[in-house]
Amino acid sequence: MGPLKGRKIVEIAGIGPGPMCAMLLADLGAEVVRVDRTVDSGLGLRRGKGDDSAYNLLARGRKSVAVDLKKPEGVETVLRLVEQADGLIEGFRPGVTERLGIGPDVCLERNPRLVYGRMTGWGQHGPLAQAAGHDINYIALTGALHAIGRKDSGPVPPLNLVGDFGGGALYLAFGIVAAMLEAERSGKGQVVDAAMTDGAASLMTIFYGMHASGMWRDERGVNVLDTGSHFYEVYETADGKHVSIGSIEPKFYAELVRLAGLEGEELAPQMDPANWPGLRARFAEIFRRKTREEWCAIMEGTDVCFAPVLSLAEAPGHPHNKARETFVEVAGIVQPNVAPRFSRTPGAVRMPPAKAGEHSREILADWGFSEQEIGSLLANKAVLQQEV
Ligand SMILES: CC(C)(COP(=O)(O)OP(=O)(O)OC[C@H]1O[C@@H](n2cnc3c(N)ncnc32)[C@H](O)[C@@H]1OP(=O)(O)O)[C@@H](O)C(=O)NCCC(=O)NCCSC(=O)C(=O)O
Repeated sequence: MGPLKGRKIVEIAGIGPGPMCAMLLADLGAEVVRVDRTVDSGLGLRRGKGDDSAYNLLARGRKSVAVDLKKPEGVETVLRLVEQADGLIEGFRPGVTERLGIGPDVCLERNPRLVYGRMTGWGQHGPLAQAAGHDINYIALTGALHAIGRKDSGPVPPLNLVGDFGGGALYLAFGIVAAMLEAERSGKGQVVDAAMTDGAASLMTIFYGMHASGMWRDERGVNVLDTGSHFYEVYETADGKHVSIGSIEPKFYAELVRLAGLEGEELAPQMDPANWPGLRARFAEIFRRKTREEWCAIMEGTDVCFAPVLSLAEAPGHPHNKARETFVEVAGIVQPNVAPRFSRTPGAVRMPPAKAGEHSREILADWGFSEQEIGSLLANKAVLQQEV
Protein backbone atom coordinates (compact mmCIF):
# COMPACT_ATOMS: atom_id res chain seq x y z
CA MET A 1 0.00 0.00 0.00
CA GLY A 2 0.98 3.63 -0.15
CA PRO A 3 1.25 6.01 -3.10
CA LEU A 4 4.88 5.03 -3.75
CA LYS A 5 4.07 1.32 -4.07
CA GLY A 6 6.13 -0.26 -6.82
CA ARG A 7 8.99 2.27 -6.58
CA LYS A 8 12.31 0.72 -5.72
CA ILE A 9 14.93 2.64 -3.76
CA VAL A 10 18.46 1.66 -2.77
CA GLU A 11 19.57 3.33 0.46
CA ILE A 12 23.26 3.34 1.26
CA ALA A 13 22.97 3.47 5.04
CA GLY A 14 24.27 6.61 6.74
CA ILE A 15 23.18 8.70 9.72
CA GLY A 16 20.40 11.18 10.47
CA PRO A 17 18.72 12.71 7.44
CA GLY A 18 19.41 9.95 4.86
CA PRO A 19 17.71 7.26 6.97
CA MET A 20 14.84 9.64 7.80
CA CYS A 21 14.30 10.26 4.07
CA ALA A 22 14.36 6.52 3.41
CA MET A 23 11.85 6.00 6.23
CA LEU A 24 9.47 8.58 4.75
CA LEU A 25 9.60 6.91 1.32
CA ALA A 26 9.16 3.44 2.85
CA ASP A 27 6.23 4.64 5.00
CA LEU A 28 4.53 5.76 1.78
CA GLY A 29 4.97 2.36 0.18
CA ALA A 30 8.30 2.43 -1.67
CA GLU A 31 10.32 -0.78 -1.55
CA VAL A 32 13.51 0.48 0.05
CA VAL A 33 16.52 -1.77 0.39
CA ARG A 34 18.93 -0.62 3.05
CA VAL A 35 22.56 -1.36 2.23
CA ASP A 36 24.26 -1.60 5.62
CA ARG A 37 27.92 -2.11 6.38
CA THR A 38 29.36 -5.52 7.17
CA VAL A 39 31.18 -4.08 10.18
CA ASP A 40 29.87 -1.71 12.82
CA SER A 41 30.62 1.78 11.59
CA GLY A 42 30.48 3.21 15.09
CA LEU A 43 27.99 5.74 13.76
CA GLY A 44 24.96 3.76 14.84
CA LEU A 45 22.56 4.59 17.62
CA ARG A 46 24.21 4.60 21.02
CA ARG A 47 23.09 1.77 23.24
CA GLY A 48 20.05 2.56 25.34
CA LYS A 49 18.52 -0.67 26.54
CA GLY A 50 18.41 -3.98 24.79
CA ASP A 51 19.24 -4.35 21.16
CA ASP A 52 20.35 -1.17 19.37
CA SER A 53 18.65 -1.83 16.10
CA ALA A 54 15.18 -2.30 17.59
CA TYR A 55 15.24 1.32 18.78
CA ASN A 56 16.73 2.77 15.61
CA LEU A 57 13.28 3.83 14.47
CA LEU A 58 14.56 5.72 11.43
CA ALA A 59 15.43 2.30 9.98
CA ARG A 60 11.85 1.04 10.11
CA GLY A 61 9.87 -0.21 7.13
CA ARG A 62 12.66 -1.79 5.12
CA LYS A 63 14.89 -4.83 4.81
CA SER A 64 18.66 -4.77 5.16
CA VAL A 65 21.49 -6.29 3.17
CA ALA A 66 25.02 -5.89 4.60
CA VAL A 67 27.59 -5.20 1.88
CA ASP A 68 31.33 -4.52 2.09
CA LEU A 69 31.77 -1.71 -0.40
CA LYS A 70 35.55 -1.97 -0.12
CA LYS A 71 35.34 -5.26 -2.05
CA PRO A 72 34.77 -5.19 -5.84
CA GLU A 73 32.09 -7.89 -5.51
CA GLY A 74 30.30 -5.70 -2.96
CA VAL A 75 30.37 -2.73 -5.35
CA GLU A 76 29.08 -4.91 -8.19
CA THR A 77 26.28 -6.17 -5.94
CA VAL A 78 25.09 -2.63 -5.26
CA LEU A 79 25.33 -1.73 -8.95
CA ARG A 80 23.08 -4.68 -9.77
CA LEU A 81 20.53 -3.38 -7.29
CA VAL A 82 20.92 0.09 -8.80
CA GLU A 83 20.14 -1.26 -12.28
CA GLN A 84 16.67 -2.19 -11.07
CA ALA A 85 16.00 0.83 -8.87
CA ASP A 86 14.11 4.08 -9.39
CA GLY A 87 16.17 5.94 -6.82
CA LEU A 88 19.22 5.86 -4.58
CA ILE A 89 19.97 7.66 -1.31
CA GLU A 90 23.46 8.32 0.01
CA GLY A 91 24.69 10.69 2.73
CA PHE A 92 28.48 10.66 2.71
CA ARG A 93 30.98 13.43 2.20
CA PRO A 94 31.14 14.56 -1.46
CA GLY A 95 33.43 12.23 -3.41
CA VAL A 96 33.06 9.19 -1.13
CA THR A 97 30.66 7.22 -3.36
CA GLU A 98 32.75 8.13 -6.42
CA ARG A 99 35.83 6.62 -4.72
CA LEU A 100 33.87 3.53 -3.73
CA GLY A 101 32.79 3.00 -7.36
CA ILE A 102 29.09 3.75 -6.89
CA GLY A 103 29.17 7.45 -7.83
CA PRO A 104 26.47 9.09 -9.97
CA ASP A 105 28.30 8.64 -13.30
CA VAL A 106 28.73 4.89 -12.84
CA CYS A 107 25.19 4.42 -11.50
CA LEU A 108 23.50 6.53 -14.21
CA GLU A 109 25.44 4.66 -16.86
CA ARG A 110 24.07 1.38 -15.48
CA ASN A 111 20.59 2.85 -15.16
CA PRO A 112 19.87 6.10 -17.05
CA ARG A 113 16.48 6.46 -15.31
CA LEU A 114 18.00 6.46 -11.83
CA VAL A 115 17.36 9.37 -9.46
CA TYR A 116 20.57 9.70 -7.46
CA GLY A 117 19.78 11.40 -4.15
CA ARG A 118 22.69 12.95 -2.27
CA MET A 119 22.25 14.11 1.32
CA THR A 120 24.93 16.36 2.78
CA GLY A 121 25.25 19.32 5.11
CA TRP A 122 27.10 21.83 2.98
CA GLY A 123 26.21 20.46 -0.46
CA GLN A 124 28.27 18.86 -3.21
CA HIS A 125 30.41 21.94 -3.86
CA GLY A 126 31.46 25.17 -2.16
CA PRO A 127 34.33 26.02 0.16
CA LEU A 128 32.97 23.99 3.10
CA ALA A 129 31.85 20.94 1.11
CA GLN A 130 34.58 18.64 2.42
CA ALA A 131 34.36 19.64 6.08
CA ALA A 132 32.73 17.40 8.69
CA GLY A 133 29.66 18.86 10.35
CA HIS A 134 26.35 18.27 12.04
CA ASP A 135 22.93 19.86 11.97
CA ILE A 136 23.90 22.60 14.41
CA ASN A 137 26.65 23.82 12.08
CA TYR A 138 24.56 23.70 8.94
CA ILE A 139 21.68 25.69 10.40
CA ALA A 140 24.12 28.16 11.93
CA LEU A 141 24.98 29.29 8.41
CA THR A 142 21.39 30.06 7.39
CA GLY A 143 20.19 32.63 9.91
CA ALA A 144 17.92 30.01 11.51
CA LEU A 145 20.03 29.26 14.59
CA HIS A 146 20.69 32.94 15.28
CA ALA A 147 16.97 33.63 15.22
CA ILE A 148 15.91 30.98 17.74
CA GLY A 149 16.10 31.72 21.44
CA ARG A 150 14.97 34.30 23.95
CA LYS A 151 16.07 37.88 24.22
CA ASP A 152 19.29 38.02 26.21
CA SER A 153 19.89 34.28 25.75
CA GLY A 154 22.28 32.74 23.28
CA PRO A 155 20.90 30.88 20.27
CA VAL A 156 18.98 27.73 21.24
CA PRO A 157 19.54 24.69 18.97
CA PRO A 158 16.04 23.43 18.08
CA LEU A 159 17.08 19.76 18.50
CA ASN A 160 18.29 18.56 15.09
CA LEU A 161 14.87 19.13 13.57
CA VAL A 162 15.68 22.07 11.31
CA GLY A 163 18.82 20.77 9.57
CA ASP A 164 18.73 16.98 9.58
CA PHE A 165 15.04 16.39 9.35
CA GLY A 166 13.23 19.52 8.09
CA GLY A 167 15.93 21.00 5.90
CA GLY A 168 17.53 17.65 5.02
CA ALA A 169 15.35 14.54 4.94
CA LEU A 170 12.16 16.25 3.80
CA TYR A 171 13.81 18.19 0.96
CA LEU A 172 15.61 15.09 -0.26
CA ALA A 173 12.36 13.11 -0.17
CA PHE A 174 10.58 15.89 -2.06
CA GLY A 175 13.45 16.12 -4.55
CA ILE A 176 13.54 12.36 -5.16
CA VAL A 177 9.79 12.13 -5.70
CA ALA A 178 9.84 15.16 -8.05
CA ALA A 179 12.76 13.73 -10.04
CA MET A 180 11.06 10.31 -10.25
CA LEU A 181 7.96 12.01 -11.71
CA GLU A 182 10.12 13.83 -14.24
CA ALA A 183 12.00 10.62 -15.13
CA GLU A 184 8.66 9.03 -16.02
CA ARG A 185 8.20 11.59 -18.78
CA SER A 186 11.79 12.06 -19.94
CA GLY A 187 13.13 8.57 -19.36
CA LYS A 188 16.11 10.22 -17.71
CA GLY A 189 17.30 10.25 -14.14
CA GLN A 190 19.45 12.93 -12.52
CA VAL A 191 21.35 13.84 -9.37
CA VAL A 192 19.48 15.50 -6.50
CA ASP A 193 21.91 17.51 -4.33
CA ALA A 194 20.05 18.04 -1.05
CA ALA A 195 22.16 20.17 1.29
CA MET A 196 20.90 20.87 4.77
CA THR A 197 22.12 24.47 4.51
CA ASP A 198 19.97 24.93 1.40
CA GLY A 199 16.98 23.23 2.99
CA ALA A 200 17.24 25.10 6.28
CA ALA A 201 17.67 28.39 4.38
CA SER A 202 14.55 27.53 2.37
CA LEU A 203 12.63 26.90 5.59
CA MET A 204 13.57 30.48 6.59
CA THR A 205 11.98 32.03 3.48
CA ILE A 206 9.16 33.84 5.28
CA PHE A 207 11.58 35.43 7.75
CA TYR A 208 13.79 36.78 4.97
CA GLY A 209 10.67 38.44 3.57
CA MET A 210 9.63 39.84 6.93
CA HIS A 211 13.18 41.08 7.56
CA ALA A 212 13.36 42.82 4.19
CA SER A 213 10.01 44.50 4.85
CA GLY A 214 11.12 45.82 8.23
CA MET A 215 8.66 43.59 10.09
CA TRP A 216 11.37 41.40 11.59
CA ARG A 217 14.29 42.65 13.63
CA ASP A 218 17.53 40.69 13.18
CA GLU A 219 17.65 40.03 16.91
CA ARG A 220 16.46 37.07 18.95
CA GLY A 221 13.39 37.15 21.13
CA VAL A 222 11.98 40.55 20.17
CA ASN A 223 9.68 39.59 17.30
CA VAL A 224 6.14 38.30 16.98
CA LEU A 225 6.99 34.59 16.57
CA ASP A 226 10.23 34.25 18.54
CA THR A 227 8.82 34.82 22.05
CA GLY A 228 9.14 38.57 21.67
CA SER A 229 5.37 38.93 21.93
CA HIS A 230 3.20 37.89 24.85
CA PHE A 231 0.54 36.33 22.63
CA TYR A 232 2.87 33.77 21.01
CA GLU A 233 4.48 32.32 24.09
CA VAL A 234 4.75 29.42 26.48
CA TYR A 235 3.65 30.09 30.04
CA GLU A 236 4.43 28.17 33.21
CA THR A 237 1.47 26.82 35.14
CA ALA A 238 0.96 26.27 38.89
CA ASP A 239 2.28 22.71 38.68
CA GLY A 240 5.54 23.68 36.95
CA LYS A 241 4.28 22.55 33.55
CA HIS A 242 3.64 24.77 30.54
CA VAL A 243 0.94 25.81 28.11
CA SER A 244 1.41 27.23 24.61
CA ILE A 245 -0.46 30.33 23.47
CA GLY A 246 -0.66 31.36 19.81
CA SER A 247 -3.37 34.03 19.91
CA ILE A 248 -2.11 36.16 17.03
CA GLU A 249 -5.29 37.39 15.35
CA PRO A 250 -7.26 40.00 17.33
CA LYS A 251 -10.39 37.82 17.47
CA PHE A 252 -8.42 34.92 18.93
CA TYR A 253 -6.58 37.29 21.25
CA ALA A 254 -9.92 38.57 22.50
CA GLU A 255 -10.81 34.97 23.35
CA LEU A 256 -7.52 34.60 25.26
CA VAL A 257 -8.23 37.74 27.24
CA ARG A 258 -11.77 36.56 28.00
CA LEU A 259 -10.85 33.01 29.08
CA ALA A 260 -7.85 34.22 31.06
CA GLY A 261 -10.36 36.24 33.07
CA LEU A 262 -8.95 39.61 32.02
CA GLU A 263 -11.96 40.94 30.15
CA GLY A 264 -12.70 43.63 32.67
CA GLU A 265 -9.13 44.88 32.75
CA GLU A 266 -7.72 47.84 30.81
CA LEU A 267 -4.95 46.08 28.83
CA ALA A 268 -2.43 47.94 26.63
CA PRO A 269 -2.94 47.41 22.84
CA GLN A 270 -1.90 43.92 21.66
CA MET A 271 0.24 44.71 18.64
CA ASP A 272 2.57 47.46 19.93
CA PRO A 273 5.93 45.80 20.79
CA ALA A 274 6.50 48.42 23.47
CA ASN A 275 3.65 46.81 25.43
CA TRP A 276 4.82 43.21 25.09
CA PRO A 277 7.09 42.91 28.16
CA GLY A 278 4.44 44.32 30.49
CA LEU A 279 1.67 42.21 29.02
CA ARG A 280 3.83 39.08 29.19
CA ALA A 281 4.41 39.66 32.90
CA ARG A 282 0.66 40.03 33.42
CA PHE A 283 -0.18 36.82 31.55
CA ALA A 284 2.68 34.94 33.25
CA GLU A 285 1.17 35.86 36.59
CA ILE A 286 -2.29 34.72 35.48
CA PHE A 287 -1.13 31.38 34.07
CA ARG A 288 0.79 30.57 37.25
CA ARG A 289 -2.46 30.59 39.18
CA LYS A 290 -3.83 27.32 37.79
CA THR A 291 -2.39 23.93 36.84
CA ARG A 292 -1.92 22.86 33.25
CA GLU A 293 -4.91 20.55 33.57
CA GLU A 294 -7.07 23.39 34.84
CA TRP A 295 -6.06 25.60 31.92
CA CYS A 296 -6.81 22.75 29.53
CA ALA A 297 -10.30 22.52 30.99
CA ILE A 298 -10.77 26.24 30.30
CA MET A 299 -8.99 26.78 26.96
CA GLU A 300 -8.37 23.52 25.12
CA GLY A 301 -10.47 23.17 21.99
CA THR A 302 -11.47 26.87 22.00
CA ASP A 303 -10.35 29.54 19.55
CA VAL A 304 -7.73 30.85 21.96
CA CYS A 305 -5.14 28.92 19.92
CA PHE A 306 -4.04 26.87 22.90
CA ALA A 307 -2.41 23.54 23.65
CA PRO A 308 -0.71 22.02 26.67
CA VAL A 309 3.04 21.51 26.29
CA LEU A 310 3.35 17.72 26.44
CA SER A 311 6.46 15.63 27.01
CA LEU A 312 7.45 12.65 24.87
CA ALA A 313 6.00 10.36 27.51
CA GLU A 314 2.72 12.30 27.58
CA ALA A 315 2.06 13.10 23.92
CA PRO A 316 0.97 9.65 22.68
CA GLY A 317 -1.68 9.52 25.43
CA HIS A 318 -3.41 12.79 24.52
CA PRO A 319 -7.02 12.15 23.43
CA HIS A 320 -6.57 13.99 20.11
CA ASN A 321 -3.45 11.99 19.24
CA LYS A 322 -5.19 8.79 20.32
CA ALA A 323 -8.31 9.51 18.26
CA ARG A 324 -6.21 10.10 15.14
CA GLU A 325 -3.61 7.39 15.85
CA THR A 326 -0.84 9.94 15.48
CA PHE A 327 1.35 7.47 17.35
CA VAL A 328 1.46 3.74 16.81
CA GLU A 329 3.03 0.86 18.67
CA VAL A 330 5.20 -1.37 16.51
CA ALA A 331 7.06 -4.32 18.03
CA GLY A 332 6.48 -2.90 21.50
CA ILE A 333 7.85 0.59 20.77
CA VAL A 334 5.56 3.61 20.68
CA GLN A 335 6.52 5.85 17.75
CA PRO A 336 5.11 8.51 15.43
CA ASN A 337 2.81 7.06 12.80
CA VAL A 338 3.07 7.60 9.04
CA ALA A 339 2.49 11.16 7.76
CA PRO A 340 0.85 12.53 5.71
CA ARG A 341 -2.39 10.57 5.17
CA PHE A 342 -3.80 9.50 1.81
CA SER A 343 -7.51 8.88 1.24
CA ARG A 344 -7.15 6.05 -1.29
CA THR A 345 -3.66 4.64 -0.85
CA PRO A 346 -2.63 5.05 2.79
CA GLY A 347 0.92 4.33 3.84
CA ALA A 348 1.87 2.12 6.79
CA VAL A 349 4.76 1.19 9.03
CA ARG A 350 5.46 -2.11 7.33
CA MET A 351 8.07 -3.59 9.63
CA PRO A 352 10.20 -2.73 12.66
CA PRO A 353 13.84 -1.73 12.09
CA ALA A 354 15.96 -4.54 10.69
CA LYS A 355 19.34 -5.59 11.98
CA ALA A 356 22.18 -4.93 9.56
CA GLY A 357 22.26 -7.80 7.08
CA GLU A 358 19.15 -9.49 8.46
CA HIS A 359 17.68 -9.98 4.97
CA SER A 360 20.81 -10.25 2.84
CA ARG A 361 19.96 -13.61 1.22
CA GLU A 362 16.29 -12.77 0.81
CA ILE A 363 16.93 -9.38 -0.82
CA LEU A 364 19.50 -10.71 -3.25
CA ALA A 365 17.21 -13.58 -4.24
CA ASP A 366 14.29 -11.16 -4.71
CA TRP A 367 16.42 -8.86 -6.86
CA GLY A 368 17.47 -11.67 -9.19
CA PHE A 369 20.77 -13.04 -7.84
CA SER A 370 21.18 -16.81 -8.30
CA GLU A 371 21.76 -19.17 -5.37
CA GLN A 372 25.27 -19.68 -6.60
CA GLU A 373 26.00 -15.94 -6.78
CA ILE A 374 24.62 -15.41 -3.29
CA GLY A 375 26.72 -18.29 -1.95
CA SER A 376 29.89 -16.86 -3.42
CA LEU A 377 29.21 -13.31 -2.13
CA LEU A 378 28.69 -14.71 1.37
CA ALA A 379 31.76 -16.94 1.10
CA ASN A 380 34.13 -14.09 0.29
CA LYS A 381 32.41 -11.79 2.83
CA ALA A 382 31.41 -9.15 0.30
CA VAL A 383 27.92 -9.71 1.74
CA LEU A 384 27.08 -10.71 5.29
CA GLN A 385 23.96 -12.52 6.49
CA GLN A 386 23.02 -11.66 10.05
CA GLU A 387 21.39 -14.64 11.77
CA VAL A 388 18.56 -13.50 14.03
C1 LIG B 1 28.74 12.77 8.84
C2 LIG B 1 30.13 12.84 8.20
C3 LIG B 1 30.79 14.14 8.66
C4 LIG B 1 30.90 11.64 8.73
O1 LIG B 1 32.20 11.68 8.19
P1 LIG B 1 33.08 10.37 8.08
O2 LIG B 1 32.81 9.47 9.23
O3 LIG B 1 34.50 10.83 7.92
O4 LIG B 1 32.49 9.63 6.80
P2 LIG B 1 32.52 10.01 5.23
O5 LIG B 1 31.17 10.37 4.77
O6 LIG B 1 33.61 10.98 4.93
O7 LIG B 1 32.90 8.62 4.62
C5 LIG B 1 32.16 7.47 4.86
C6 LIG B 1 33.09 6.29 4.90
O8 LIG B 1 32.36 5.10 5.03
C7 LIG B 1 32.77 4.17 4.04
N1 LIG B 1 31.63 3.28 3.77
C8 LIG B 1 30.35 3.62 3.68
N2 LIG B 1 29.57 2.55 3.47
C9 LIG B 1 30.39 1.49 3.43
C10 LIG B 1 30.20 0.09 3.26
N3 LIG B 1 28.98 -0.44 3.07
N4 LIG B 1 31.28 -0.71 3.28
C11 LIG B 1 32.52 -0.19 3.48
N5 LIG B 1 32.75 1.12 3.66
C12 LIG B 1 31.71 1.96 3.64
C13 LIG B 1 33.16 5.07 2.90
O9 LIG B 1 33.97 4.40 2.00
C14 LIG B 1 33.90 6.18 3.65
O10 LIG B 1 35.20 5.76 4.04
P3 LIG B 1 36.53 6.16 3.20
O11 LIG B 1 36.35 5.41 1.92
O12 LIG B 1 37.62 5.60 4.08
O13 LIG B 1 36.50 7.65 3.05
C15 LIG B 1 30.04 12.79 6.66
O14 LIG B 1 29.49 11.54 6.28
C16 LIG B 1 29.21 13.88 6.06
O15 LIG B 1 29.61 15.06 6.00
N6 LIG B 1 28.02 13.51 5.58
C17 LIG B 1 27.09 14.46 5.00
C18 LIG B 1 26.47 15.33 6.06
C19 LIG B 1 25.92 14.56 7.22
O16 LIG B 1 25.30 13.54 7.07
N7 LIG B 1 26.14 15.14 8.42
C20 LIG B 1 25.68 14.56 9.64
C21 LIG B 1 24.19 14.63 9.70
S1 LIG B 1 23.63 13.81 11.10
C22 LIG B 1 23.56 14.99 12.29
O17 LIG B 1 23.69 16.12 12.07
C23 LIG B 1 23.31 14.55 13.66
O18 LIG B 1 23.12 13.36 13.87
O19 LIG B 1 23.32 15.42 14.52
